[in-house]
Amino acid sequence: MQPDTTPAPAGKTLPANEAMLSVRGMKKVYKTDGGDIEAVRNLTFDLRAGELACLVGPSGSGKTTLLKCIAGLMAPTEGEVLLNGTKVVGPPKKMAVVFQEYGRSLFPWMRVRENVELPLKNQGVPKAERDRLVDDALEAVGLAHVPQSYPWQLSGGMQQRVAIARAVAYQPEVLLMDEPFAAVDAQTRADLEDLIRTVWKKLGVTVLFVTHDIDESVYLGQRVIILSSSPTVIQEDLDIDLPDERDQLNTRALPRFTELRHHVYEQIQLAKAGHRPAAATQA
Ligand SMILES: Nc1ncnc2c1ncn2[C@@H]1O[C@H](COP(=O)(O)OP(=O)(O)OP(=O)(O)O)[C@@H](O)[C@H]1O
Repeated sequence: MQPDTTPAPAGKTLPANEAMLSVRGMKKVYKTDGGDIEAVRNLTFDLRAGELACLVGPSGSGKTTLLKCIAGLMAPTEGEVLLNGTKVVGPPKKMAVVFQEYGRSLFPWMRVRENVELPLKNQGVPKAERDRLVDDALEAVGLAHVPQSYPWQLSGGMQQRVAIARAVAYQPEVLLMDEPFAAVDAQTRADLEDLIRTVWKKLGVTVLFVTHDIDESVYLGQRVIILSSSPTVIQEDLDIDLPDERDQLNTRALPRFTELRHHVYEQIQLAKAGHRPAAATQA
């Protein structure tokens, strides 16, 4: 039999020396008592240093699975993740993750300041530098006035700001965010979206942001990577050609914003209906 030469459906790739983060041929199969579950079939894409990309896909399409493999919290079954050309085999030092469940990611017995400081302490960063990084991070997320509070004394949106401050203070090269705003109200969510764009610009960090929310993906991203339904491949890797300066009122009112959200919405609906890109149907 002839080998299958059909090109795998793939996201955008870069020459090796230009990629900050590379996902190559990633497949993940979970072994369960009920049999194998092929969560992710074949994912390939690169992120350039300083890029902000959003990842959307139907529920169960493997977004969290992908993020956990990128973060080195889980090994892919096939394929690999490279950070600056080095294979990820465990949680890399220069990567930070912000999860949806801020309530579980912050230590309730530690004050805001101590929560933000903890990863730096664990890394052995000297006290004076720790203090400076924590002050800067709390300032950047608008929490400089509550360093001595406990997380449970703060609103949900503020708690998520603490989690973001902790990631920021850590000075990661890559920031992974898994549905970070899913549990906050709409107004807070809009504020946090703007916060992420501000922090991203200020730090020049590479961001991969997973969200269910199509509008959010278009508003935030320079690029939106759309996943198919499971077993997952990349359905489309879309450039978001909106002006770099974004604000909640004007950007969302642009005709181009409406076109892009319409397009992503259509693709997600297709994915939910089981449509797969042509190359993937033969995979
Ligand atoms: N630990 C696990 N063991 C077995 N199957 C798993 C495990 N984690 C995830 N899965 C399965 O893998 C598939 C992808 O799950 P995953 O949570 O990565 O998707 P998702 O896109 O993040 O979902 P959602 O949008 O609903 O959060 C699903 O079919 C899920 O049931």
